[in-house]
Amino acid sequence: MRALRHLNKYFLKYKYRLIIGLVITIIARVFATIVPTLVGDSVDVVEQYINKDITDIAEVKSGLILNILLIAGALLISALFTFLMRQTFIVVSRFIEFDLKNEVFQHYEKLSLNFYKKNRTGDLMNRISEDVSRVRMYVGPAIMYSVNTITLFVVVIGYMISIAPELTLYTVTPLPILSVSIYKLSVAIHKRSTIVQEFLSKLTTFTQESFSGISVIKAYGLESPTQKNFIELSDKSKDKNLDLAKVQALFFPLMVLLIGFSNILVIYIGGKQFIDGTIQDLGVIVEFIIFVNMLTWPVATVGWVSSIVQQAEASQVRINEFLSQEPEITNTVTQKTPITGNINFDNVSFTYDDTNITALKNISFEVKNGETIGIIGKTGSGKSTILDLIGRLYDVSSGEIRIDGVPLKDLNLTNLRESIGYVPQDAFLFSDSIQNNIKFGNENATDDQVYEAAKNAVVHKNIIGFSKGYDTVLGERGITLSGGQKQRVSIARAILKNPPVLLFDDCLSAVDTETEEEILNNLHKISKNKTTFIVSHRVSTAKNANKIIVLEDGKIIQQGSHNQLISTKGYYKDLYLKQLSEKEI
Ligand SMILES: Nc1ncnc2c1ncn2[C@@H]1O[C@H](COP(=O)(O)OP(=O)(O)OP(=O)(O)O)[C@@H](O)[C@H]1O
Repeated sequence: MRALRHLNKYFLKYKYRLIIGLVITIIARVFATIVPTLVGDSVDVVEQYINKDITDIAEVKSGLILNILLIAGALLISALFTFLMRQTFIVVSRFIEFDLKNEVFQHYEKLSLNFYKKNRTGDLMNRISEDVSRVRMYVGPAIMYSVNTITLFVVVIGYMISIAPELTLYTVTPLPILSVSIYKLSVAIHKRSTIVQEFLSKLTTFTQESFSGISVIKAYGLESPTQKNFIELSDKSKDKNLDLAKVQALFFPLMVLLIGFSNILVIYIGGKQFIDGTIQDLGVIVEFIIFVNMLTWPVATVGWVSSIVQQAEASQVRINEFLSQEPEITNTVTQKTPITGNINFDNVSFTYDDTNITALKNISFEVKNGETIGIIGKTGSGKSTILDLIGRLYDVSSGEIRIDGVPLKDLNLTNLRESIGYVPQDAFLFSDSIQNNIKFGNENATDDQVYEAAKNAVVHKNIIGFSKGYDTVLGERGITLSGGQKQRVSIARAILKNPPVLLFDDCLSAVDTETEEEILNNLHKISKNKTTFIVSHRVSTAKNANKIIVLEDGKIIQQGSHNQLISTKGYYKDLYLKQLSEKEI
């Protein structure tokens, strides 16, 4: 139960609702327990008439009618309060579920990229959905049924003992057996349903991948083998479902059997006690039969609740495991630190924790505000890593990066990231309209500003060519943009943000050279007072930069302007000549 202590803060937050729930439950149960007593009374009245203790039939009738009215009233009140009981406890559990999901999501967002590399997306999603749902079962139904059971036990057993102590003992003896059996059954059901869930998610992943990669499947004519794999997987899934159905099918028969056994005990022992005179009224036996049936479900829930608590505990352990992880990159500066954009790399080296690859080795360079720097180099030479370090997606292993003379760690992290417009290598667009995708970095932008940014990214004409224009929805629900269109929408997003620092990570690779030229000219105009980084494999993209650095294996092997570099022997000149001849061909 230690892990579940994490939820105490939420119980405290909703304490008033929970206390009200408690009172409501007690009222609901007290009214429910009046009913058997009234039924017992009614039987006694009839018994007295049969035994000629009462001779006036009108008296019997009025007694019975009064009892019927009281029973109806008690049932109505009990039903109303049972409804309110669910409304309080279950509603609180939904609130806590909502709060916990938010807490986990917010924490995920704070965690560094390394965390996302170490953990699978499926696992992250499971903890925020499945695990939180299991925890909700503890804060909602488990607590509600426990309060219900305890109240009912105290009221009912107390009353039963007061009228027939020996009969009570015999009646309740089978109940713990019911409780333990239901517990064992719940554990077995849980085990099997976990396996069913696993197979279900395997099946979902397989189906999702097959549909995402349907063009590859069709192109390679792999429909039949894919179908065979699907049938195998769904066959296994069906077997696991049947296993589960078998144990689930035992639940109600087991309950009915044990209730039946308790009823027989009441009739047998109660009957004997009535014959030998220990019990005076037949009504007591009737009352006890109703009480036993009333107690059955709460007793069964003891077993069920224990297994819910166990599952919630296991889930909360998994949730706490992530919640206890500290973000590697944190904001330690509270005051605002606006940025102009003079960036200085001073002997920076960086090694990725997970792969142990040293991506950057003793990198030093400087870019002033208003300047553009081009970064050229072979694949894997460390170009993207430089951009990631500027946005503090990772912290340097040694050396220092300074912006406006201030070390990155001494800058307010929010201000730093607000000051950067980043266009990644693989443009990522959300399943939303093109308009909203562009506005992602600047939600308050006007339509005209959005169009202006799209024009500068040379994608406006493409967008208005779609029948729904800027309202065109992208992704699974909508159209798929070409690689070059995606890159340009992503560039428009960064331009609209209008930050002092722009980072373009090889984001013109899917754009033809003419359009590239046009975009670069536009960028040149809008980045007059910005610091711009342009990473590329193409000389044409970087050639107009004020300064170009050439990376190889994490080291700067050349730097200078385009003109300086093409007049010096080396990688850049070779690349330039090669790409020039390709263009001529
Ligand atoms: N997230 C990461 N985790 C671990 N290693 C990484 C990660 N990203 C890059 N690397 C490694 O660091 C090195 C530099 O990668 P980087 O992405 O900076 O190169 P690049 O020059 O941008 O390459 P490309 O032109 O192909 O994009 C590579 O060897 C790469 O395998």
